[in-house]
Amino acid sequence: MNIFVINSGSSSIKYQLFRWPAEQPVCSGLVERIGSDEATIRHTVFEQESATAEQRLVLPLSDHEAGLREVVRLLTAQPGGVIRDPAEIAAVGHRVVHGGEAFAATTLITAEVKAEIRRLFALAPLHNPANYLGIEVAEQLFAQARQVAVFDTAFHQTMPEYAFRYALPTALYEKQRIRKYGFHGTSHQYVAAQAAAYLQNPDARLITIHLGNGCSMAAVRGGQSLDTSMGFGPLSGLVMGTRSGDLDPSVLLHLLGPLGYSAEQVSALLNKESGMLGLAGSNDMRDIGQALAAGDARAALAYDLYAYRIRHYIGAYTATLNGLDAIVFTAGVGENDALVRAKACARMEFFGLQLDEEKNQQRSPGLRDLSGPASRARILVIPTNEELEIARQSAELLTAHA
Ligand SMILES: Nc1ncnc2c1ncn2[C@@H]1O[C@H](COP(=O)(O)OP(=O)(O)O)[C@@H](O)[C@H]1O
Ligand SMILES: CC(=O)OP(=O)(O)O
Ligand SMILES: [Mg+2]
Repeated sequence: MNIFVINSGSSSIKYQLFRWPAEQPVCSGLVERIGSDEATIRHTVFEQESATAEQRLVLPLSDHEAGLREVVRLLTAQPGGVIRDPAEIAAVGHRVVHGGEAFAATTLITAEVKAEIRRLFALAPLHNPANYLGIEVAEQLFAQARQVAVFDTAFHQTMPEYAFRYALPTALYEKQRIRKYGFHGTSHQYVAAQAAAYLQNPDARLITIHLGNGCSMAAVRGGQSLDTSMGFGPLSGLVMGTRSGDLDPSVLLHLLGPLGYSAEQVSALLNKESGMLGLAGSNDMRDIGQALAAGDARAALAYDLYAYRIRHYIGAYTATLNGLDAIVFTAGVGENDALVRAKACARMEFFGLQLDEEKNQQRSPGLRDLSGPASRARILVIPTNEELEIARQSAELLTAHA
């Protein structure tokens, strides 16, 4: 059977097609700059897991529907297509960022599920509307397929109440559901399972560190999330590409009051203009690495601040876990940026971490163990694969409902 995975974002769509049960990736792609006359599609077809053919298209795409229609055209093109008919797709797995408290697990998409995802727009205004749009379009384009939602928040529903509640009046939780939810759950779950298997310890005490555009950390034990650094929305915790991470709420009050910012301006500031972009002028870690190498003081501060925040949460979550068996770096920055890893692990002997700098500099695919001889806890790099995890959870659900 074929499982198609869609990660529909505000201006981009990532997708991947798998053959099941072989878990074989058939093709993947990225549609960017949706809404512009010069949108791009990068479509890669795999043969035996090594990329064989990559196509790049530049074309006008007015909206997500136009983008996904073009993707279906690429999937079914003759010759060169990977399927003949959209009806060959048995299931479409959707990344949905916010599942609130309603969804602690992967779910078949029904009218009620869609209504709940719509209700959650207010809690994840940047993500859920785009995810929803992807579902609506996929329902039309893959009408025969089962549509499945895999929620970023679901994995973190195991957090204890003292970890997920804010010290606000109880009514704000009970009536408005204001609490910590946590995100990137699919990625934390995927790499935590790989780490536990590597350590041959299902009960391993793990800190998973997802450093992509959005960044978050989780404390995981026995495959369950005990705490995570993102909160009510995907803004708190670590410094990110364009998001500030932890911030004293008084700053917001000062912006909204004496400085005269509107709510929209504050939202744009925190979501799009802060983080590494605000500190050092770029949200791409590769640019900041180059600036640092050229002696840029802003880039140096940005790197230190980014790493310091990671160290802060390693300390916090070692306390949460009452010990530490491994930390796991993952996602674009975590998998590729040796300097971030080195700074995050420096002077952490107290926590049992000692990085082997030579191993840290080496590049190879798959799981890497960067621990030095004196490290009591393992330091791992594990490439994340949210799409594969979404496909797995979709397949499991379909089997259960067969
Ligand atoms: N070789 C590299 N060195 C440092 N950073 C990298 C490298 N490759 C990618 N990145 C960073 O990874 C980030 C994107 O990570 P990714 O996990 O793809 O994010 P997302 O899924 O949120 O779009 C970007 O900030 C990019 O700079
Ligand atoms: C929830 C979140 O922050 O997702 P992303 O990193 O894809 O923006
Ligand atoms: Mg990501």
